[in-house]
Amino acid sequence: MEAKIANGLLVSPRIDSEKIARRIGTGGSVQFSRRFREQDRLQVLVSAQLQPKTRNSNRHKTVSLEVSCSYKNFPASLLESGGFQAPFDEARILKNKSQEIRPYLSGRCIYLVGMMGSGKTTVGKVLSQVLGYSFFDSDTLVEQDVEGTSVAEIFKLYGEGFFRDKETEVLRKLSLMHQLVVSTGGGAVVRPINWKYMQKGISVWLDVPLEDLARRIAAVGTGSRPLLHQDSGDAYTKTLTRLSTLMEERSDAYANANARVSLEDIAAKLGHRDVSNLTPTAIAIEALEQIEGFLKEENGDFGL
Ligand SMILES: Nc1ncnc2c1ncn2[C@@H]1O[C@H](COP(=O)(O)OP(=O)(O)O)[C@@H](O)[C@H]1O
Ligand SMILES: O=C(O)C1=C[C@@H](OP(=O)(O)O)[C@@H](O)[C@H](O)C1
Repeated sequence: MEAKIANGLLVSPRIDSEKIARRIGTGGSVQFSRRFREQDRLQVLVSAQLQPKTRNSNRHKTVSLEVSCSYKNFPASLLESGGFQAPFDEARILKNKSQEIRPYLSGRCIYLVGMMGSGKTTVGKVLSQVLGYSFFDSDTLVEQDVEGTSVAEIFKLYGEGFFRDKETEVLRKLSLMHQLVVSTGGGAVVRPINWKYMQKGISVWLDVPLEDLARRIAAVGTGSRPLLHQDSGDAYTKTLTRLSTLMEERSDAYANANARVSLEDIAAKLGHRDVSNLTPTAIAIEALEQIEGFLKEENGDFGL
């Protein structure tokens, strides 16, 4: 049996129906709880209803089970997040963490770098909101600078070099400002001049497994991402192949960032089987923690 609870976390309680039967006979119900890794946080209650034996069921008893889950006393029904809403506790942790480190940022901008689809825009908006910073997407600024022409059209009409020049110019202008969270284009890291501008702030690499990137991008289509676009074939496989090549070319450049947020590490910390159910809020919390680590290294432990 598999129960889906709070934000996609999966648990698989194994239930010994014989033991249940011995305790409650042929009818009635029993409740028991299993506590998982985070003992005081996650509780799964399983109620079993035994159906009376019928002539055809002399070898197997039918047990109907109801599973209810709670997380820190919040029932799963409240926690089911739907979309990207953060569970209550995540939102609180994010707020506390942002208040803790905000004074030490001294208004420096945060630059999110990472492959296409790594969540720079999604997580960037969460970070900007909680820090009270303004959010900018460098692709959008380039588009505005070319009279609202989309990135895909800019590549088609003027070529990648033209786009990269515009991207550098946008990053130069942003580097003169403060209190911004900037979602950079996935390829911004390849030009050393762009690092000169980003080094005015703090850079954070969102490191997402390529399979997950390919899944996300294939789900929304490659139309807006000219370096991945293909007219035919299996979108997931083609995207994954292309992303793998780009990652080989860029991984050293991403590693220049001041902080790295690994979705695999977050999933391991939270006890998730994979990264696909991590909320942007959970990722934003990890980003702030990694930024905190960077600030501590930079300035010596500042007493947090
Ligand atoms: N944590 C996440 N889990 C699942 N999907 C996500 C997550 N973060 C972003 N996405 C989805 O992935 C796609 C790319 O996200 P986006 O923030 O635009 O990435 P980027 O700005 O790095 O290209 C979007 O469809 C977005 O909804
Ligand atoms: O990786 C890249 O070279 C690119 C990433 C895109 O931005 P996102 O990372 O926001 O998709 C956009 O700048 C352009 O399509 C090129």
